[in-house]
Amino acid sequence: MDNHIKVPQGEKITMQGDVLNVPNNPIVPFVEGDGTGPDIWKASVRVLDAAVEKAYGGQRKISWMEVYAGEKATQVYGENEWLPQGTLDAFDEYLVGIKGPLTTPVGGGIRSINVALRQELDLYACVRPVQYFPGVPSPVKNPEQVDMTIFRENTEDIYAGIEYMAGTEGAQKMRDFLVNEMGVTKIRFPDSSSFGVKPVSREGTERLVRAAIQYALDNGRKSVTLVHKGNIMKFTEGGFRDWGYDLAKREFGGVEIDGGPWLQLPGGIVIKDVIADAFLQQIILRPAEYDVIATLNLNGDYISDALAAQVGGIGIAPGANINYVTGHAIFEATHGTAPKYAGKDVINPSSVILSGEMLLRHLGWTEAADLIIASIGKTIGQKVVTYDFARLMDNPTQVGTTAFGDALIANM
Ligand SMILES: NC(=O)C1=CN([C@@H]2O[C@H](COP(=O)(O)OP(=O)(O)OC[C@H]3O[C@@H](n4cnc5c(N)ncnc54)[C@H](OP(=O)(O)O)[C@@H]3O)[C@@H](O)[C@H]2O)C=CC1
Ligand SMILES: O=C(O)CCC(=O)C(=O)O
Ligand SMILES: [Mg+2]
Repeated sequence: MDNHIKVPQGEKITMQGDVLNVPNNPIVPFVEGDGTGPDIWKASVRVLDAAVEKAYGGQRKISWMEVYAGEKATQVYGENEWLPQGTLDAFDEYLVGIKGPLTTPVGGGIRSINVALRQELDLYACVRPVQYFPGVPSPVKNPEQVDMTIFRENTEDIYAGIEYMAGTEGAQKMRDFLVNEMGVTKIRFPDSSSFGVKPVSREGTERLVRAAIQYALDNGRKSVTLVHKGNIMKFTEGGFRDWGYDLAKREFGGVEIDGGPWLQLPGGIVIKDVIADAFLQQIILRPAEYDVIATLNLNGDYISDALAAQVGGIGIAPGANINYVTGHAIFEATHGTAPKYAGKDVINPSSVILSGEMLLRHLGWTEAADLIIASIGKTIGQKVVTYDFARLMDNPTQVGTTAFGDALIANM
């Protein structure tokens, strides 16, 4: 940590064995985020604090500690300081944190700070529950049938960032290695190709699939579906499928149904798999058949936004990045910075509020978390919504970010 970070009164959350030890006034680091991040955080923190106050009457309170990443870090720490070591140290030391979205340029420029945080802290499971709140406008006929939790592998795949731009020395070396040493003949335009590497490991797959199955067991879910493109990428995405099934047999007692490959665990949970493109049409046509989803990093990114759209969009799509072994967790919305709405106090804060709800539940503060869920349901039921829902509803009361937060607090 460093002297840019002001540590508030409070205590650290710690991990004892595999159990989180949560004091009544835990210090929780937060990153406000770029673009609409500050608008959203301002509303969200009030809602989270109000829920805790209402649930525990002052016995419990989060001590929020601001840490910096993205554009604000460059203002506080200086040019090119996008992800200061002090921020990484704070998330490491205080275990559980929350962040707003951070900008990543397309093409050149810095690599994703969001991805870097996940990799640096080894937050291997990106957990994104997708649930429907009655009254939310949806493009599908039966959005209430969508009730899935995505477990997206968060540290491997093409997100490792190993890629070489066409024409550079790196790309030429890759080309020469592949053509001359590996005997590859199928690169269509070798001299003008960029190259990327997609590492997918058995260990990385196993810890992600283990977390997904454990979640299914702990939450009384019906199935875990491994989503992959293993027909084409046989050893990476196909490996993910095979290693996932192996783990389900070895560690969870899965037995083959009708000769496999689908498995049934003692207690009834079904482990199945589906190829990613087919999955993307089936979640629209037959969403009720899918429950917990375990998938690779890039598939999980696409699936997160696609599934969010079915229940109202990424304005209401929370998430968490978790390492279940060390206890480290950073909660964050599925959406990005939505920069065109920055500073306008119009954006929907629900994704970050529901990410905070997940954080509270993770701490074991279920009463406060339940208040938030009930209040979002009630407020949407009253048709008090931000622009993203209002434009698809009949006779809504459209409110801004701050006023939506006020309505949530009033409805607790
Ligand atoms: N984890 C992270 O921090 C992430 C960061 N990013 C980064 O964010 C930046 C912008 O990315 P972009 O592709 O535009 O994606 P965004 O998710 O930022 O926004 C795309 C569109 O989604 C809708 N949307 C997003 N957030 C909300 C919200 N809270 N309430 C209502 N609607 C919302 C808006 O739709 P409409 O225009 O219809 O109103 C918006 O224009 C990029 O730099 C990207 O790298 C992206 C994803 C995740
Ligand atoms: O880091 C980014 O800019 C994008 C991340 C993203 O899309 C996601 O986490 O879903
Ligand atoms: Mg994404």
